[in-house]
Amino acid sequence: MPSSPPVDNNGAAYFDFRAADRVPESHAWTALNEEDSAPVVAAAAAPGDDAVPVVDMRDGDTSAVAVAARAAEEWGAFLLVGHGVPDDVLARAEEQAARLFALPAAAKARAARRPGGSSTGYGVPPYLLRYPKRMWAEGYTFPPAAVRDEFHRVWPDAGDDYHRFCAAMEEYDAAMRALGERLLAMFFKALGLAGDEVTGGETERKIRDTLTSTLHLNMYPKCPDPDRAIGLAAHTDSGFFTFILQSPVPGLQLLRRRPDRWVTVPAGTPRALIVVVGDLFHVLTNGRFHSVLHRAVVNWGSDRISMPYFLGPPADMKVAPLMASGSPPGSKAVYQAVTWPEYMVMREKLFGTNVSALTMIRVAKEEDEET
Ligand SMILES: C=C1C[C@]23C[C@@]1(O)CC[C@H]2[C@@]12CCC[C@@](C)(C(=O)O1)[C@H]2[C@@H]3C(=O)O
Ligand SMILES: O=C(O)CCC(=O)C(=O)O
Ligand SMILES: [Fe+2]
Repeated sequence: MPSSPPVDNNGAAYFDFRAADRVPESHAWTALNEEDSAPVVAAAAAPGDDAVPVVDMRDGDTSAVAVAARAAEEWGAFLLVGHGVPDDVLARAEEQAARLFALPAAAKARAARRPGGSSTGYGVPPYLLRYPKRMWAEGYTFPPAAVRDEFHRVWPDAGDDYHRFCAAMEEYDAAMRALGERLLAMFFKALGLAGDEVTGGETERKIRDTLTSTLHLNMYPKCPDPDRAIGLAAHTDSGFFTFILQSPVPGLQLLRRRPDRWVTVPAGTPRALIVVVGDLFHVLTNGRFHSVLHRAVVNWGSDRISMPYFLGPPADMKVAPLMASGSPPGSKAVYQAVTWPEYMVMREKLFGTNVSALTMIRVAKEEDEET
């Protein structure tokens, strides 16, 4: 692995992507990209097996639940359509994210992450600083409930731009949270844990009522040499699940195993959201749902914006496998209980390696493991 030092220590330094006519050494992933020999399967040419599953929430409960469960088991991700989130809510959120990234560097820098690995603000998320190279992306992380406080830093005058931005993020938040609760109910149904069954019903309610959300806005500027750069390196999301609103420019890729290959998620389905299963849902389902490695590539001709909305447990909730009523008799919990912050600490140590942090909390073998 190349060992160039990180560009900065807290992610606050501003790199002017617009002015870059080449990819500097600090952002050059050439050697790392070469280590990853998995081919890329183009979305348009994807044959049956490599077509990203589509879940249509209008398809009646039973059918949508079954398709979502199979996709979460086999892919750890799917495209979600028929979700009922109004087009204009998604369009306003995207438009406002684009406006944020188009602001002058000084305005964005006012909202920089605070030194010491602050989890909110403008700049590189602290875990990504573990990689030896920087990514071709700008990012902004914030809990949506705090949008008005956070963005005062960007717009200290609290004028119309500030209000328009906050209102758009608040309506995106409300819609995504409501959708998250509906999807959680579908997942619980699929796991045989929903409804009137006493313990399952209570667990579902507790998880639903305490879901915490984080918004991370990504902007991947067009890149003079896309093969030498990466927008977001391969990772799994750590929480329960993530909704990603992506612009019509493709870039998100999912790793499919045996043989390894990167499948590009099509970006052409208007208003489709991508659902990505995270590590803590992998734990909760005892490995039945699969947290998927994914990454974002960049391209030469267009900027790309994505707006992942992360849902997970509150910081003090221990997440442990829920043994479904339908689990085979004698099945054992494969993972030990862990809180989200505990898991993040373990995972940080492994970031940038090919080892999943799930191995650190695994206490037994998963059913489909080969050895
Ligand atoms: C809720 C969160 C998920 C995230 C860590 C965070 O606290 C906020 C940023 C998220 C993000 C976005 C880019 C990729 C990622 C792995 C990262 O380093 O920061 C994810 C984190 C995650 O899913 O663990
Ligand atoms: O940009 C994308 O499509 C993916 C973003 C993502 O995976 C993340 O922010 O965790
Ligand atoms: Fe992700």
